[in-house]
Amino acid sequence: MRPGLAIIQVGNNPSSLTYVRKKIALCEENEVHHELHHFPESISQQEIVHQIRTLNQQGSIDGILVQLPLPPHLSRLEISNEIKPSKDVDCLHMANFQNLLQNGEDNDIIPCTPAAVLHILDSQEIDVRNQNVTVIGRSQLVGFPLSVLLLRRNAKVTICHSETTVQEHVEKADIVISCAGHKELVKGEWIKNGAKVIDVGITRIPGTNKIVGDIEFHKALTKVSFITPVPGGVGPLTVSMLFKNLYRVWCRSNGLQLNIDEQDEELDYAQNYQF
Ligand SMILES: Nc1nc(=O)c2c([nH]1)NC[C@@H]1CN(c3ccc(C(=O)N[C@@H](CCC(=O)O)C(=O)O)cc3)C=[N+]21
Repeated sequence: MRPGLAIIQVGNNPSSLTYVRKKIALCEENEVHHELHHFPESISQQEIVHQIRTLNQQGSIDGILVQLPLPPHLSRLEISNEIKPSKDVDCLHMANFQNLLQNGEDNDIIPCTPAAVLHILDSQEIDVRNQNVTVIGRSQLVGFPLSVLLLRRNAKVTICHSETTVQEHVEKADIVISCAGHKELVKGEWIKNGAKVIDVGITRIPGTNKIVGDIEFHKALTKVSFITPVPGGVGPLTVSMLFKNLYRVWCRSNGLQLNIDEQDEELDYAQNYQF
């Protein structure tokens, strides 16, 4: 039995179209069974819930992903909590999220973007212990869970958001992780010499195919000892992590022992990333 992924997409948000296309391309490359349920913006809450309940019951589907953001008339919270927790590859269901807070990295599922950031820290052998780590953004999918996971690694975490100043917290940071999605929010000159920077933000330049990060990349380059670019940094790795999560839930639902080596292999062939 192949792993199966269902993607639910609502409306035609241009970024979502790109990301969903990438996920489907990877499913095809890796012979993962996939279904895209693409609904018009006007779909009702009830219809989405009905679709999720059908997928919850479907044996060929191991993972269910609701592409965010959803249009404002839909309740993300209610929709997330309809996903059967064992099929929730994004860790959106409240029960999974609670477990994540309790279990940290030992949890069954770590949301894809925080997992991508931790993977970068590990692969670069960046130890966050007792380091000043400034996280910009507190979203449920990225900034908030990431901050908790870093705290559990004994970092000194500062979380910035729309109501805080950013500059002073960047200036004192040994590690900056920006997940705001605001073009060049972080000025290169704010960054401490030798700091390490992970840029999670993605902003599309209107009328072009270009995307940029939260960090003033070229100015930051003169200061940092490590930085991830946009494009070609955290983004592609996020998609790899989705496949890692899918592999985990598939193993679990088939009663297979999770083999970490195999899992890493899975990750490598899912996506090769380079900085
Ligand atoms: N339920 C849910 N789960 C998600 O994991 C999720 C989501 N909703 N909503 C949106 C964010 C964003 N996200 C990205 C996926 C791929 C790239 C990616 O491949 N980026 C490429 C280029 C993309 C491009 O060219 O536009 C890069 O940065 O090099 C980026 C970002 C997943 N997200």
